[in-house]
Amino acid sequence: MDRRETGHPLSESQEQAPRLLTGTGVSPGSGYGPAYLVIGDIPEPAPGSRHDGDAQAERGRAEQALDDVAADLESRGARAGGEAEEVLGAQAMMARDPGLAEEVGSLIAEGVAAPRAVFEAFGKYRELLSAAGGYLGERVADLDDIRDRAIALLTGLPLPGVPTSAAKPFVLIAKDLAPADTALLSKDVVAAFVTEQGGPTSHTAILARSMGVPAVVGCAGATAVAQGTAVLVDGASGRVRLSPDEGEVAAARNADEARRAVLSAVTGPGATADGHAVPLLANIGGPRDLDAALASGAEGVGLYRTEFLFLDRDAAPTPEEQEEAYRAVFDAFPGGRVVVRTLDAGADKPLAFLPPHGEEPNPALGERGVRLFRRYPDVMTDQLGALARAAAGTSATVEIMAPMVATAEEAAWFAQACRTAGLENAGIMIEVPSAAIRAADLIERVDFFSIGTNDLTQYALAADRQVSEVAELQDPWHPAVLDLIGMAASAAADAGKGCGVCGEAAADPVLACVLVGMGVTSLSMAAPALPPVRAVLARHTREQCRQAAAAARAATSPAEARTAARERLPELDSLAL
Ligand SMILES: C=C(OP(=O)(O)O)C(=O)O
Ligand SMILES: [Mg+2]
Repeated sequence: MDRRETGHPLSESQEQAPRLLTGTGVSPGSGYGPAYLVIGDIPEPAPGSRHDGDAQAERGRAEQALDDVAADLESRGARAGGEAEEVLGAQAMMARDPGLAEEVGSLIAEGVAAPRAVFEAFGKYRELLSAAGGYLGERVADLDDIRDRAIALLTGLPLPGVPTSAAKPFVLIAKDLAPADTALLSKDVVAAFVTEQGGPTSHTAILARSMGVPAVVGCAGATAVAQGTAVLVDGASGRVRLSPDEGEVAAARNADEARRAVLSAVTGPGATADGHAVPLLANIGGPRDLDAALASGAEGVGLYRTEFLFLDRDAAPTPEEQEEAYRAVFDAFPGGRVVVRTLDAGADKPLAFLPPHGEEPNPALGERGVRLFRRYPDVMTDQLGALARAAAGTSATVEIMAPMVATAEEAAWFAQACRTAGLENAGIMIEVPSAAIRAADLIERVDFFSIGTNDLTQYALAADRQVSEVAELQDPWHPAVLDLIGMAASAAADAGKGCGVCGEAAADPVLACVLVGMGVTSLSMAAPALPPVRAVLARHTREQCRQAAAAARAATSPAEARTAARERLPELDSLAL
């Protein structure tokens, strides 16, 4: 919900706030708009809190808050239409319930402060609903949401949840964002993302890049920014400027446009300056990303993250629903290549209906990816079956790959499962160090590799990609990661098979040259990253890429590797990269 829509006051003064915050820029470009802070749980108002004695005024405040909540739910419902309108309408009715208002009123008459009165009155209703169980029991979450919204309005806290519409795009600020929070967002709503946590490979970063929205992560102090403050975000340098003057905003816009113009001047299939083809493919989360992929000249899809179809649901999508989504993607690239990744659930992408066996102290090292896929054979059969049916009627070359493969046995098992389902091209992601080190064993069992540098970096450096405190270690430029990539690419080349990269490393134009220099055969990335990567490859020869790769691997730190590679790629400056 957008508080500007309810006419509620936006912010307290922030004269003491710093004007500049810095974090890690993870999605280039500049974004400008009013801050919209998202917070997680609304804290419980202190037990025993009392109002100042004017019970009538306090009651009026409480009623107004409940009314604002209901009106907002109704107006959002009317904008969304369909099932959402019904659901939000039912929630608005709960907020307008006269019995509830009565309960709040009598608590206030006893001296209880409005936020606490709302909390306690909702508590009684909550118990009744929970005890009723079944459908009514399931409405408890809706009731909690109304309660939290009303308490937020009464206490001046930002509202929970992420708004999905706005009169003017805002800068979304949060501690961190879950994929489900952001799945419905679009560029029309969000001018930029700023999160306090997360590193360059967190899902906020991935999502921002795929939307082409500037983003800064790991930005200390971001959630202390007052709601509604004007914010200018530079998604390349990581600078977040608060209340910038007009000149700063105009300069940022001009620089952004100039950069875009230089980069989009190079078009056509990916290739080095001496004509060595490097197909440039798009990473997508589903059919809704296709327009951006096609507009950026993607030659196909190098990573279709199918788990996005499964997120935020109570059960897996039906085989028919899956088939339709897969077909839409295949049909968008007639004669092209589409690499589909089977469900990558677990760890940072948990699915309620596919839980791991037990409590996991380290979910990134637990049952995720192909490990979880094996535990749920019905889910696997449905997905591979839907893929095979969708692939049967398309001219696209469909390739299927499994995430998180660690052993030759898993690689063989997956290839066999694909063949049984009638899918011919079966590959694996290389994102676990064991798979890279023993790549020669694994490539014998499959048709191709695709390197997931996000997880490969996480596991090589033992640095959880969700933990911002170790974000510095989460750097794919680390020579140890480059060595692992080199091992996988060489093993694939020796076997005469393809080895792409679909992790975020491919989206870094300088690193893209290094990857090509190590023998990587295709690069897949979020659509907005394609023009800069295409431009930089087109200006350098394969030999220059090889030299950049050798220099980077000879370095002893990520910073040295970057500098060494840049020195061998002379055209970077002319591209403003
Ligand atoms: C592409 C990858 O997969 P994801 O980011 O979805 O885990 C990766 O790990 O590099
Ligand atoms: Mg991965």
